Amino acid sequence: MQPSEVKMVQTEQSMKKAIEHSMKDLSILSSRTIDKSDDYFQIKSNPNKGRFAVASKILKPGQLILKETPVVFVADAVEYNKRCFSCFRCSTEKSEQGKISDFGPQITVFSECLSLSRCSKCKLAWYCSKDCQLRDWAVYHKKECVSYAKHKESVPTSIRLMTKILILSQGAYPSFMSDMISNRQQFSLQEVKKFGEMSLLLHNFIDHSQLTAIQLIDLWCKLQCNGFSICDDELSKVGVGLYEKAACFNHSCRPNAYAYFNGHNLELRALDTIDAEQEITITYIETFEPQTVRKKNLKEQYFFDCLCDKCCQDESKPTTRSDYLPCPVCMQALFINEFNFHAKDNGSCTCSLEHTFHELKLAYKAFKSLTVSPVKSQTAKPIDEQIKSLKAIEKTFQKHLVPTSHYFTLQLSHSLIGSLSRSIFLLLDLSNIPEACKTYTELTRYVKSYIEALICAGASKFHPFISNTYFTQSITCFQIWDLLAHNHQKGPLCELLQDYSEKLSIALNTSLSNANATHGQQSSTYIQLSQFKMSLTTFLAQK
Ligand SMILES: C[S@@+](CC[C@H](N)C(=O)[O-])C[C@H]1O[C@@H](n2cnc3c(N)ncnc32)[C@H](O)[C@@H]1O
Repeated sequence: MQPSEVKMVQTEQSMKKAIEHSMKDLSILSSRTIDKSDDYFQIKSNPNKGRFAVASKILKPGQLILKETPVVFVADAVEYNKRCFSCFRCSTEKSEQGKISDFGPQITVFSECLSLSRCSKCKLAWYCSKDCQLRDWAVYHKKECVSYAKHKESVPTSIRLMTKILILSQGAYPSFMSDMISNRQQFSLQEVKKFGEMSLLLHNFIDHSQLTAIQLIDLWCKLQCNGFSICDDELSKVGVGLYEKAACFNHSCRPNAYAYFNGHNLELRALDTIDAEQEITITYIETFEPQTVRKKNLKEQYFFDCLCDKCCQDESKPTTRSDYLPCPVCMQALFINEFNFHAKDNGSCTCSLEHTFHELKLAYKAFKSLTVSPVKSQTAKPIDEQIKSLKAIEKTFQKHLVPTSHYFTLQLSHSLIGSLSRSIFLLLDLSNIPEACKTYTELTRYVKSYIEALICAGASKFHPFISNTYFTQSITCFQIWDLLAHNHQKGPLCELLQDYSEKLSIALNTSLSNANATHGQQSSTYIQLSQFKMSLTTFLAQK
């Protein structure tokens, strides 16, 4: 359904309400939703690592330590028309209708998806309700709408975030950022220059004449070191936010707490038993990466050398083979993954594979640009053209896929399975049964190796403590299984799924108990896993 546009014309009464909201927002800033925090941790500081959080008492795994609403947040540009600018709810989110509790964990039943309406003036801000729109207008949007209308999607996320910060602080230095670490001296001259340019650009959005150039640079530095990427349930980045309390938690590559997002709210839970006075740590980066990569990432963005247990241990250990993608020709380890895929240095092996990697990159890009929906085609292209391009991409992938548990390869396999399934549906639409059967055989082959690789990669023991990557892999694995189980009730693929469902059942039980600790039973992640479990139980019972 095409969302309708909403005019900014308001009645006197609604305007009054909005202004009341606005005043309330500004005055209660220091008492936003920061639940329970002081009960569970205290902020201390030392010269080596600045402020840090320590447990006020013994914390058990799964304990909710902090629940915080961001002081400011913005959605990423690709999310503009998917999320409410005011409350951050997503258009695919469904409203809760009721709960069935006869199957172990509670299952939530949802009704219709949220429909968003956009600001008729800038056509960039979207809202889930009139209330949200009025509220946002009163606090922020009336001060940014004109510049949004002028610059459209080209406004960088950081400029939009800084605009909101300065709107909130009424142009003065924001008090909620005064205690945040800036690491100003560590930024290179080039980066400082870039911040200067951003300040110039910012001027098109908000008057920052009350601040000196140095104060502005200090704020940009603070944003880089303290801002959080807001992620959705599948850990894809959907926005950025600034959280006053969460910004006090330091990093460890073996953290004892886990931060995740419920909409734009940050929630932090204990992963382990944390003793009173022990530091509470979270991870800033992907812990699945080898130590060299972790070290580099932490130094470049956060300017410190990590001295956590894992880093001290890793230093003396060779990096495990699963961190590497073997070269498809000489089978030598080659470091390549999605995170440094665009970097020039993709590792090295004895045979020169530049050409292969070039092809692989192209194929990967092509896959990314396709909305791989195995059930229905969403593109307007004629079916046979879609099949042709899918086949071309599949061919490139099949040539290069090596069975390994590496994240990157798993991603490719995942895409390949999506693409093969989609081809099957398209071929069936064309009544090309022989070709559909051939593709089906291919699909079976890849599903087998994919599920095996996933199980070996850690689907059975996923835990954000180990890695966010394993976490997403596991969810993806269950999603694929679920999708295939629904669409292949008979035939060889069904038998294959049956073979694996027992292994998956073990993996799911582990995942559920882990998600119980990391996210809690009310989280959508836990609910999604419970739904998979129900699906798997039903599937096994029917066979
Ligand atoms: C989000 S802030 C965390 C709180 C910060 N310590 C403070 O004083 O406000 C991130 C910054 O804290 C410091 N930091 C975080 N983890 C650290 C660690 N394990 N060792 C040393 N410094 C750390 C780095 O300067 C990093 O850029």
